[in-house]
Amino acid sequence: MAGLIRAGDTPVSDGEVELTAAGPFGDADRAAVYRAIATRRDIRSEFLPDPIDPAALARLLDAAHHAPSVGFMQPWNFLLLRSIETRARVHAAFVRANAEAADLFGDAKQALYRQLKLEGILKAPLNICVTCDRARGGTVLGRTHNAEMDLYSTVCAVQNLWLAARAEGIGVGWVSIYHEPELRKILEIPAGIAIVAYLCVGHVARQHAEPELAAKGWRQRLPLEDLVFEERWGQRQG
Ligand SMILES: Cc1cc2c(cc1C)N(C[C@H](O)[C@H](O)[C@H](O)COP(=O)(O)O)c1[nH]c(=O)[nH]c(=O)c1N2
Repeated sequence: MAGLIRAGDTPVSDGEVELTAAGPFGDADRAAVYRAIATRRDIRSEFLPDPIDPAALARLLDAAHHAPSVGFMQPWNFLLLRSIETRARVHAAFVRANAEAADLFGDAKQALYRQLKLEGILKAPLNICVTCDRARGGTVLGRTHNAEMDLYSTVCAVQNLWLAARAEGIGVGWVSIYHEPELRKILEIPAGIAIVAYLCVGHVARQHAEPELAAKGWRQRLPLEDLVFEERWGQRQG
């Protein structure tokens, strides 16, 4: 295979399958990718009521569907929830679980927790439940020894959607405060299908400049250098 990848856009062949150019993006495109990453936010309160343009939604779903997946399993489904009745039931499940959650934090944090807005289920015009079909594709290449890889693949799809949404001016908020069996029942999700993400989705005009939890004093971004090890767990360069 050596020597097959050439600069430029002309596809070349390794004799079996086509290869295409994989050099760096131009400056503006590269900056746009990093800008989407840096300015992606978890949105809770800033959703506008405007319905999502169907073409934009199709692009978001297509971005999600182009995520990497173990053995190309593509285990995801996207359950689009627009009905206010359905979302009200999910919201009620959130409210119940959120009251329990508040009690789990110590006195110092509990008051702040209760002030945080942790979902936009009713404010966002669209909710998306992203699921993982744990049996899709039978025995899956790359999952033979690590069964959770289908779940990780589905999270990759969520991240693709989230970043594409940022580029479209569409906000996404991930809600994970609910009892899974309750959500499963409301959405009639069968056994064998895992719920990976519940997302609130809608247009936004403004958003927090930094993670809302950091701005509100809940928790700050960790220094990256503390998280990077060399060669062995816990070993830092030096
Ligand atoms: C798996 C998972 C689950 C949740 C979240 C995220 C992820 C990845 N986040 C959003 C989370 O609070 C947020 O990503 C961080 O605070 C960082 O902020 P930005 O996403 O950078 O704005 C989140 N936020 C929230 O308000 N309610 C929630 O239940 C959850 N649940």
